[in-house]
Amino acid sequence: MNQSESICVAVRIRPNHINEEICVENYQNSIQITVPSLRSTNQTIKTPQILDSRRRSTSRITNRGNNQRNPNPKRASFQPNTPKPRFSNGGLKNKSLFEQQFSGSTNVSSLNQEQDTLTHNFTFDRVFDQNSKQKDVFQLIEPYIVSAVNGYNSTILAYGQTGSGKTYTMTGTEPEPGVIPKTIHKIFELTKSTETINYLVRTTFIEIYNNQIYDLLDPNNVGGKYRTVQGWEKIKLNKNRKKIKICEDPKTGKIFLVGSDTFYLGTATSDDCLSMIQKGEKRRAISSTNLNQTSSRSHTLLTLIIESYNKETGEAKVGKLNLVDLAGSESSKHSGASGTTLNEACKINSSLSALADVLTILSKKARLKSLAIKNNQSKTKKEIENNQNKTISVPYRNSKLTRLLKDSLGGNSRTVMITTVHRNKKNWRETLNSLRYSRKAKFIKNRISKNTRFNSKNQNVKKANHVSKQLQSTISDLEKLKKESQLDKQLIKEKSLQLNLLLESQQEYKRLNNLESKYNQKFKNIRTRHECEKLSQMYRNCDLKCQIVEEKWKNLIIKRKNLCKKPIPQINNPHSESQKFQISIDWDKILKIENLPKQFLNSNQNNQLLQELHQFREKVLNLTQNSKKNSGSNINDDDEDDDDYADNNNRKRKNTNQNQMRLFNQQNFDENQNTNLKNCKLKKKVKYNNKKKYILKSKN
Ligand SMILES: Nc1ncnc2c1ncn2[C@@H]1O[C@H](COP(=O)(O)OP(=O)(O)OP(=O)(O)O)[C@@H](O)[C@H]1O
Repeated sequence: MNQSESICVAVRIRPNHINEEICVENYQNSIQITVPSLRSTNQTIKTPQILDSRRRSTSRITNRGNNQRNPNPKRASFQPNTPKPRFSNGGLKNKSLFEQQFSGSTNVSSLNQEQDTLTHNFTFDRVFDQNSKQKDVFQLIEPYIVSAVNGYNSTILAYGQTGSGKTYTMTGTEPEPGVIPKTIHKIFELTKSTETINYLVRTTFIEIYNNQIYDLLDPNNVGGKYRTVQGWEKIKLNKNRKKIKICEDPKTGKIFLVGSDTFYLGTATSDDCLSMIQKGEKRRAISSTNLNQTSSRSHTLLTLIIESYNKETGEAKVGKLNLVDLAGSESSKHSGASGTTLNEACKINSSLSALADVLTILSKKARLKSLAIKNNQSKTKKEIENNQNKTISVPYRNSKLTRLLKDSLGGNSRTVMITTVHRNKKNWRETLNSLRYSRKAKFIKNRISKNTRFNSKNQNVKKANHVSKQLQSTISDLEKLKKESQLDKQLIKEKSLQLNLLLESQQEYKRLNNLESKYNQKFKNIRTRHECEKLSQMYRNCDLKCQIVEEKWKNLIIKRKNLCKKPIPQINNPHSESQKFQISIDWDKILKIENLPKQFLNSNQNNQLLQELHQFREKVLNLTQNSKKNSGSNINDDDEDDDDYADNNNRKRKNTNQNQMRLFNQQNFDENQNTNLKNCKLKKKVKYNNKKKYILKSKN
């Protein structure tokens, strides 16, 4: 599946020489360049890269199409005009410079009236300041190397004016190795073949010198030209150098080289590979100019193709990593180039101009696409893309450099562009141009996809092997499981036994619970029975007491009757003094005896006894009712007890009834007796009074 990814643009600022006037400052990922105002200098911004006869300017590039003045419709041509300085700052005019720097805008310009200077601010993905180290740059590109190992195309491109540090960044020095040596080590580290994955790395190293491609890995290809400046050795140019052709696959549109040597790094170490590349670098055309003593006169392209093959899945991945060190743009006025060097500079600048055109068109396309998407939201992205491709064509074919970088710019590649710039004021034009093109590159969007394919021939066999391996592993797993299951079986048996025991014990527990409840019930019944027995005993006692009382009462009544039957003593009898006394005693006795039942009835003790009896009666009644209820829910074992208990209850009930009857009779009897007694008393009182009267009379 295709993914869209913007080109990552980083800027590296070269450390300046002492006494150099500085015009570049950086704030985090923003870079600020202060340039002289065009009004003050009365100059126009010219692109120093363009020194060829056509004098193309990058300030305005239009695709003229069928315009008569430009018969080549594919070529973007220069419209000569005087570039106007941009004073509009997009509504930021009144903002402070600080605010503008951190506004996140990449297109801010302002005019410093006092100093007659213009300040341009640019924001990039990363800005490495003058103190940055090689490892900092490598950190940024490391993920791109990893993706190349994983089957993606990646490109690391160093771009900038001459002497700004492109070669230093890409190749570096021995104490401070650059991107290339670090990448080689990293790739060797990542592509160590394992049991399942095999890696194969191959490399090509070419240079584009004077718009011709040469192989730098060919030992017979002696192309390096060392001028005799400051005692440098001069090596003769091999005029019969083997030229490499660029071809394009008409079907896929892919670019490939014909005639270049490809080196397979099968058993080679990373050091072997590096020494080979270093030898190739020595064959590169280098010259000395006023701006750089070791000025590269050619663009170099080191390609590392990493193939990986997974034995298990049959998946084959091919990742391509391009490490591009471009020759720097230069103004002949500053570089002092002449003769061959000037010719080289012309060729370098023309190829860089073609690259600039490609960048401009691609960024324009990207902007138009985003605009079209905004305006035609109903249309799909693909439709808009197709429409654009029909109208705007990218001028890749204008130079060999752009043809080689077709994939890296707007194609299938993850690309990092490292723009190197000077800080000094002397080079402000070149720096400004480099930053402007880099900003354009930021808009370009590449479509990235993984280069994978499956080996169709061996795929099935490999898959079968893979499946059989998987099956074997599952068999072994199953055997393990079997063993484990046997162990589990035993465990299950033991556990089932334990479970059974538990169930049994549970049942037993239930049974015991039931029994306990039964016994509790029984125990309750027994308690009530004991209480009943106690009560019955008390009743019996009460009965006895009552009987005694009754007996006493009867006796008393009999005594009283007997006494009442006695004849009244004769008062006239002379021997009767003593008898009188006796009679009076007897009368007292009679009265006492007569008062006894009354006392008995009035005594508190007897009242209490009667009350207690009454309470007992109620209690017994309640208990007998409860026991009846309980005995109704009792199980068969208690039947006999219940029968006894019922008998007892009946008996008690009888007793209570008897007692009640007795009490009732007694009350009636008492009432009768009371009335009788009262009558008797009255009679006796009358008799006694009569006797007293008689005695008193007789005394008198
Ligand atoms: N970041 C840096 N730190 C230290 N030295 C640097 C740095 N960048 C560049 N230099 C030095 O500046 C000089 C020029 O650098 P270099 O040759 O890399 O420039 P260039 O951009 O490749 O130039 P050209 O396009 O002409 O080849 C070298 O001597 C290099 O050591």
